[in-house]
Amino acid sequence: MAPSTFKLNTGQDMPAVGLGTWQSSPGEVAAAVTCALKSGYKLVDAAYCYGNEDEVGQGIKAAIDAGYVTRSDIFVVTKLWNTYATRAEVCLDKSLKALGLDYVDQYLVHWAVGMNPNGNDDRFPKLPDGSRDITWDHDHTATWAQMEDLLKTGKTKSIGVCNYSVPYLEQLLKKAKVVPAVNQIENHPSLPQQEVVDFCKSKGIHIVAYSPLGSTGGPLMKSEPVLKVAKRKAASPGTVLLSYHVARGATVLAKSVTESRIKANLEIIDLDADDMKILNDYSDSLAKEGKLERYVYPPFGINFGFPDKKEGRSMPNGI
Ligand SMILES: NC(=O)C1=CN([C@@H]2O[C@H](COP(=O)(O)OP(=O)(O)OC[C@H]3O[C@@H](n4cnc5c(N)ncnc54)[C@H](OP(=O)(O)O)[C@@H]3O)[C@@H](O)[C@H]2O)C=CC1
Ligand SMILES: O=C[C@H](O)[C@@H](O)[C@@H](O)[C@H](O)C(=O)O
Repeated sequence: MAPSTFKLNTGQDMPAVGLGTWQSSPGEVAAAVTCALKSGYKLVDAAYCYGNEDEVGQGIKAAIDAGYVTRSDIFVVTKLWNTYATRAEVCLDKSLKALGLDYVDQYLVHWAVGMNPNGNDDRFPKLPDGSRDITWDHDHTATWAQMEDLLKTGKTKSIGVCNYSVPYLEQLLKKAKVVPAVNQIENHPSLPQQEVVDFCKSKGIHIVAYSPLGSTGGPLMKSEPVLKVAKRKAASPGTVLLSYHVARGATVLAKSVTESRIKANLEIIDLDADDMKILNDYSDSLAKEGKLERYVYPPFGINFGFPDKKEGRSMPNGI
């Protein structure tokens, strides 16, 4: 049977499935979070940059007040945003205040980039030409040292990263005192990122897969091989796409603000070797044809070291 949790290098049990909250609108997200926790979700993924942590917190509070869950039952994740890359505790404090919590279960570096802390916007400062106001001499390993210090405050139970490629992870691990608990990355059959997945496994870093349905509108639910596996299993394409990660030993985050979908996304089935072969063959053919699909790649203009995205400016780290 598919596992419902995975053990992290911190000893924590991280749920196999979580609710995403990116692009979940104010007015919808609190109800979505409460519905998820009522339905059996134990993991909620938030971020400072999503601008909706206050409503996420209201949704959590409503679920606790209603007796659906207790605080210690659930695993709350949020993320350090780039404009706070040199002020990690300031950002965490803001998130905790918005969420109405005194600790999170996991705090992640959202992207390995710094953005101008004194620019023209708190989250997305821009230059006059419209490009992002990046701190080009930022050292992402210095941010990690700040993350390590946060563990001593008790405000987060574990720390990790998002969107880290193998070369970035290698740099971080050279200096790290604490190995990240997770690397949260875009992951699905159209972007298996096997090199990062394998590297993380070898270092004891758990993979958390985001945009499993292909992000906005869930385009991967129409993909031919996914439909084929869905038919074999008499399951929905969404269930196949989410179960793929659990079969790979990863946690998966799916976003929805629709009650029926929130509930449906909790269903994880066992995919067998033949099912996985159909999906893996598909990934291999996309890789061969240069047709891998990365749905989330914000316009930072930076080369983050992913083999499918070599364009962009190098940071001082030389990648
Ligand atoms: N660390 C990072 O940089 C990133 C982290 N993430 C995290 O991962 C989460 C998930 O990724 P995300 O990019 O949001 O995309 P998903 O792949 O989860 O897709 C979300 C989309 O699919 C729709 N949907 C969800 N479930 C179903 C279903 N069962 N049937 C049909 N449609 C469905 C949603 O619609 P609707 O809501 O209208 O129901 C929404 O349009 C994010 O919300 C965020 O928490 C995501 C991207 C980057
Ligand atoms: O977590 C989700 C994504 O990473 C999201 O935070 C970014 O894409 C952000 O909107 C941006 O434009 O940089």
